[in-house]
Amino acid sequence: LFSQSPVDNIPGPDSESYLTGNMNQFKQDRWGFQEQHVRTYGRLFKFHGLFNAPWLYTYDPRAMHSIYVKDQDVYEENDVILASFHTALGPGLLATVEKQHRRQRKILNPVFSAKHLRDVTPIFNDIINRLQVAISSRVKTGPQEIDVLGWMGRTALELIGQGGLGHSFDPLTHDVANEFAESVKAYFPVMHQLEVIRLVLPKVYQLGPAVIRRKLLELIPFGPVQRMIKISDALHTTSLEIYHEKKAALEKGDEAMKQQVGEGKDIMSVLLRENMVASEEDRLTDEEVVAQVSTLVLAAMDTTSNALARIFSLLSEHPGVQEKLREELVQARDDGSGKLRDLNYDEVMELPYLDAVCRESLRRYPPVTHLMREVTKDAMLPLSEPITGRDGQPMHSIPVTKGMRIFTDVIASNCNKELWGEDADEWKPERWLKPLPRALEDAHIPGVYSHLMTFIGGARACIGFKFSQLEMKVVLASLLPAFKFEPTGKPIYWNAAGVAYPSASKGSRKPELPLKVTSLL
Ligand code: HEM
Repeated sequence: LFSQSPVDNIPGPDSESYLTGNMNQFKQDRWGFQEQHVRTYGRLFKFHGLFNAPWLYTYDPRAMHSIYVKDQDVYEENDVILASFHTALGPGLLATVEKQHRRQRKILNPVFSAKHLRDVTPIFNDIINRLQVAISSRVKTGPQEIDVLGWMGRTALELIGQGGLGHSFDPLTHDVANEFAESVKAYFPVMHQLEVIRLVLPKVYQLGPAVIRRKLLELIPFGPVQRMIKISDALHTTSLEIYHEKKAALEKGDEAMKQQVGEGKDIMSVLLRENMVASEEDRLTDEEVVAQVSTLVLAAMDTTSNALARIFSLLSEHPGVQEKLREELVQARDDGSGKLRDLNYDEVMELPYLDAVCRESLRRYPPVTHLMREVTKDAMLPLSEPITGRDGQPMHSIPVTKGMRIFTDVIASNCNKELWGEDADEWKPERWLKPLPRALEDAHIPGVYSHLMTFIGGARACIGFKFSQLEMKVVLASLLPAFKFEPTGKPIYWNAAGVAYPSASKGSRKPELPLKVTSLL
């Protein structure tokens, strides 16, 4: 086969349409797309986007290292996504790039360290103990079907609320209407409905000050745009309230801080304190701090709640693993008199089987299954090993051109049989209790966590990856000794979306995970 350009020489499926390339399958059948093409083409291939634009798909370790770590300035977050986050949330971590983003990470990274997570652990224990009481009251008269995802959503909001922001959104013990929580939940689905209209956002940004941009958006007679304005207003109002509340307490001193939810140990209070003593050039503006409030909640909620739902679903399908984990937890929490006590940060983080179950679930079923970056300037993308071009010759590196999109497949990397072994597709917590394969160690996967791409790596890696593990472990440590989780017999379907979520059937868009829950206490 004769190729006209080096980009044409990259192997991959033929286009299915002049207008939409291979987009239809990519959007409507993400799992099928992945299986079919990864199996056929392997570590890197090209497919066709809108108007047949060449897009790349990869899980090659060296290519990923170049994209996320070494040449991060060449592979940036797409400007439509950045502009969407900026419009709705303000200039927080999800909306900024380059110098501004680096400055924000410099002050925020230490705030998420183990030192602060130690302080947050008792807050987490209190919340989950309330959750346990709430579930207990529903199953005390016998086993019940419970929507575990619904509870994990409420819990994740409260954990990031109290642990992240020093603010309680949901007592968990009874139902309360909460506009902020509703807005957070609606954010991604409504953003999805704005898919086409969003394309003009980066242009809207060039149209002058925020007031004018806002007026322009208000004039658009399209339901989802108006809903997004409402959502964004609700997020902003609460973020501002939380910010002022924390700042006022901080200015009044230690006693006032102690009266706050979380006693000033939450991430936001620590950030405000650090920001006050930071040098002028490092300091975040008020607008930047306020933007982090909604940014953190949005980034923390769906990811953690769906990750937890997946773990409960897996434990219900593997009763042996559930029992073994329960034994480890009951033993660790035994206070000597047969009662269960809370574990501190180091105790809960060091339990080997709990750690293995969490790692294995995040490996095999990463909540964020794909990531996308856009090429900012023409470059060569290096590979771990050459692939064969359409002309039959080896390609040692891949030419990328400005504007090209590159998708990273997190599952294909986390389940790469060449690195993890033939059983890579199986969910086996035990694999973490013995040394990992040599090939994996040698591959240098650029992930911040355990050779996994689940939280990616580099300057835009998930800032909350330790926070989220603590959340998961505390939830499991509290709930498993108290309840048994079993399948209901009804099917559960996991939908591919920004964050994969369970529903009762393939067609249903309603996120839910019904499980049969039995009290053990
Ligand atoms: C299992 C749970 C989680 C998963 C799988 C996850 C995954 C990710 C991934 C893949 C990214 C990169 C997105 C991109 O660049 O396109 C990311 C970014 C981010 N995550 Fe997480 N996350 C989780 C929990 C959390 C939690 C609990 C928090 C906050 C406490 C958090 C805060 C953030 C923030 C702020 C970013 C943006 C970082 C930046 O651009 O500098 N995440 N997360």
